[in-house]
Amino acid sequence: MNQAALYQHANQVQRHDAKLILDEFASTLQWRSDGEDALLDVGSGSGNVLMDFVRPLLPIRGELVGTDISSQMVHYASKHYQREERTRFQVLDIGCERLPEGLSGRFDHVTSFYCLHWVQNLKGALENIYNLLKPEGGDCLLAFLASNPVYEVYKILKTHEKWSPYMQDVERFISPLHHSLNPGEEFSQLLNDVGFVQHNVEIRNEVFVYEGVRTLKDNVKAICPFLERMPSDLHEQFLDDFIEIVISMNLQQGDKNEDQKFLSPYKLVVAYARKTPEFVNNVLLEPPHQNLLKGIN
Ligand SMILES: C[S@@+](CC[C@H](N)C(=O)[O-])C[C@H]1O[C@@H](n2cnc3c(N)ncnc32)[C@H](O)[C@@H]1O
Ligand SMILES: CC(C)=CCC/C(C)=C/CC/C(C)=C/C(=O)O
Repeated sequence: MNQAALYQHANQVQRHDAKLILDEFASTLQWRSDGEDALLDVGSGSGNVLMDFVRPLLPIRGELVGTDISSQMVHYASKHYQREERTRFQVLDIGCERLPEGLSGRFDHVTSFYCLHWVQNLKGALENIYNLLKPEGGDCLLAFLASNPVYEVYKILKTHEKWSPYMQDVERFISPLHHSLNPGEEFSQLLNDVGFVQHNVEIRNEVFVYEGVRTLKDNVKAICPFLERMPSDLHEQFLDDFIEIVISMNLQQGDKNEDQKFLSPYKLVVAYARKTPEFVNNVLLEPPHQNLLKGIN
């Protein structure tokens, strides 16, 4: 995803969900008593979710690091928010083999909104999130797509002779939980596997209504990884075919020339987890105490 300017202005559903979740979890996050919290956000994109909804929660002396795999997104956010104190943006692939030295074990909180469904190696990403948190403990708030109709549209478009050459690797861009029969259980297990003993995972069934075909097309343009692979004079035809498939899936309401709406029913993973301080792990996770640390009270 590299269309930073387009994404900054076409991310309604992402902003809606992030604001709701942060309002809900603001008091659950374990803020430090000295107000010197360090927070890293994974997959910050163009930055307006981080700056509009996460930043206001951080204490005045807190430090904020926005990260993204896309250098275009990082460049855009760094420029756009260059005047913000104690805030910086840097490139980070959360699925990387080894965290950059300067980030490992540095953060009290890790957040991530609408990013992890782009990461096939979810376990590796969660291991990195665990290791970004300080040894003395911290917490993470993660929200991403388990499933979304956009993935079914992609799979149909890939069968079209015209689009197939640009979409051979379509599975790479489908949420790793899209086909899961129990995404909540699957993700909970991954959190356990990487060391988060205390965690809460919800799968929320949501529906977002796109008002008008242009709104939907702009949202697709902002996130679709295949458009940048094809000549720009094919983009509108791709989007028209996208819309035709959406209509064939009965996800359209209203007439073509009037108040046309498009419904997007999706499953959102909302997960909160706490990293137990290493000294506690060393003591309490050894026999006979190992069952003491289960779940969040
Ligand atoms: C839909 S945007 C979400 C941006 C922002 N968090 C928001 O809620 O608006 C997803 C972002 O995740 C980034 N991303 C995708 N894969 C990533 C990875 N492996 N590591 C870090 N960022 C990644 C993309 O470049 C993109 O900027
Ligand atoms: C009706 C329909 C198919 C709507 C899907 C529209 C859309 C652009 C979904 C985006 C899903 C996604 C991958 C979001 C993101 O990563 O921010």
